[in-house]
Parts: sequence; C-alpha cells; structure tokens
Amino acid sequence: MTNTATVLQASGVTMRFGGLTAVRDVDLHVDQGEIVGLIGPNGAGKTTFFNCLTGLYTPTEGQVSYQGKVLPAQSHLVTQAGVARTFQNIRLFANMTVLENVLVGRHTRTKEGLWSALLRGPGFKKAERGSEERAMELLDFIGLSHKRDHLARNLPYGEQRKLEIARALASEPGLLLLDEPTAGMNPQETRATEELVVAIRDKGIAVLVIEHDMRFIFNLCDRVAVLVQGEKLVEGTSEVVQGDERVIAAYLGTPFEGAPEDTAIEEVQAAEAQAGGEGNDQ
Ligand SMILES: Nc1ncnc2c1ncn2[C@@H]1O[C@H](COP(=O)(O)OP(=O)(O)OP(=O)(O)O)[C@@H](O)[C@H]1O
Repeated sequence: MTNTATVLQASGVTMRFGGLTAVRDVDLHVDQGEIVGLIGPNGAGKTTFFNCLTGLYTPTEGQVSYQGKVLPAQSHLVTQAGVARTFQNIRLFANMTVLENVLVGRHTRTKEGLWSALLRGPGFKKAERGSEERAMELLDFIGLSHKRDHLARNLPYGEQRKLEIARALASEPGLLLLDEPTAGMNPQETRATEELVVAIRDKGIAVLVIEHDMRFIFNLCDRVAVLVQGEKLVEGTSEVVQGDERVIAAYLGTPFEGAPEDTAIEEVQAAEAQAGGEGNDQ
C-alpha cells in the first residue's frame, strides 16, 4: 500500500464500428489515489473508450486490466471486479426512492441479482437490511440522507447526478468512471461536484473522469489525457496539457502546423477578399 499501484491499465485499445475507428490504439493507466481526466472534442471517442473499459463493448483490439487482472467484456462482471461508472445521461430508477436506488447499486455486493433487487423479492429484502446501513452512509456522504424516501424523479437535477454517484459507489469500487458528471450543472453544483470527487479520491477510490468543463478538469486532475479523432494526442499534468498547442488547435478545429489545409485556407481567403473588393467600392 505504500507504493503507487496501477489500478487500471488499458493497452492498445481499439474500437471499430464497421469502417469507422472510434478509438485507435489507446494506452491509459490510472494509479491508486489518482484523479485522471479524459478530454477531447465532441466525437473524439471518449465515451466509446469508457464503454470498452466497462465491458459494454468488447474492444476490437487491446485489453483492459484492473488490479493486474484482465477484465471480462461484461459490464456486471466489471462492476463486480471493482470498476463502477456513471453515464452521460442520467440513468436512475425514476420511480424508486433515493435509498432504493442506492440499494439497487449494491446488488453486485450481495448474493441477490439485479432482477431480485428490482422486483424486491424476499431474498433481496433480507439482503437489503444488511445493506441499508451502508447505503445510508453513502447518502450521508453525498449529503442526501435527508431525502432517502423521496422519489428519484423529484430530485433537482444536481441531486440526481449526485445520487447516480452514490449508486455507483454502492458497488464498493476501487475505481470510479464518471462520464460528464457536471453536464447541465450550474457553477455552484459544479463546484460541489469537484469537492465530491476529491472526497471520493480521499476515500481511496481512484477516479477517471470525462468532462467538457475545462476549469473542472484542470483544477481537479493529477493527470489529463487528450483524445482526438480516437487517438491519444497528449497526456500529462494540467499545465502540460494546457500549454500544448496541438490541444488548443484540436479544440478550435484549427489545422495543425504545416498541415496542407493551411495554404488552401489562405488561398480561399485571398480569393474571397479579392472577389469582395471587386464588387464593392468601400
Ligand atoms: N455504437 C456506435 N456505432 C457506430 N458508431 C459509433 C457508435 N458509438 C459511437 N460511434 C461513433 O464513434 C465516434 C466517437 O463517439 P463517442 O461518443 O465515443 O465520442 P465522445 O468523445 O464521447 O463525444 P462527446 O463528447 O460528444 O460525447 C463518433 O464518430 C460516433 O459517431
């Protein structure tokens, strides 16, 4: 426990959909105690990569290990192994209470399966009693214990996102993957989420987070990897990534230095200026 241990290791992960390569040969690791950010323009392959890590997709090539063991490409086995995630779009059980949502998240840690949890069979009810204390601890941790009996759908948006995190934590992960946790949040909610992620890390859970809010990422992350068109372009500390011109260019959609398009754009601009000047006397 004294040395830094690698929690997650993705090696050469490639994901193709027919002719489209959404993720190409990506290596990424997350160490114990780290918060790692994954950024990139829309369509860069971030969510596809998460889906490869969590068993929703079987990568076309490459492999993913958690604590030294190759993960199976089945999401419930990945969760059982210790990797939990949230989704870009909220996926709570809207008509269940706050507490019930967290209890469902514990099903991988009890002998009862998901259906038993959802249908609330006798086996689940028994397991539930043992789990309730832990679920309430988690609700305390995220500041929602006072709303334990509220229906999830009645929570304000920011609290729904927090509840999703609590449900993911209920599987007792060693690594938490967050897909755009602050999407749709106001600045106060974003700030609170930042603090929550730090508190999660301080509990010994490593975090890998996809986020478009750059301030959130650069404030929070020990390391940031940048995906562009499915490939890892840069990886480093916030300072390194912020200072890398290729990252700025990728976000602005500007061609890289020396790219052939540079001259083409200049030629078009010159032609447009000339045409504008000819037809216009100003
Ligand atoms: N199931 C799929 N079948 C075919 N193509 C897909 C599939 N999922 C994603 N893609 C394509 O793969 C590419 C990467 O998409 P992905 O959603 O992973 O990007 P992203 O970086 O998460 O984007 P965003 O920031 O907008 O969420 C896109 O071109 C997308 O259209």
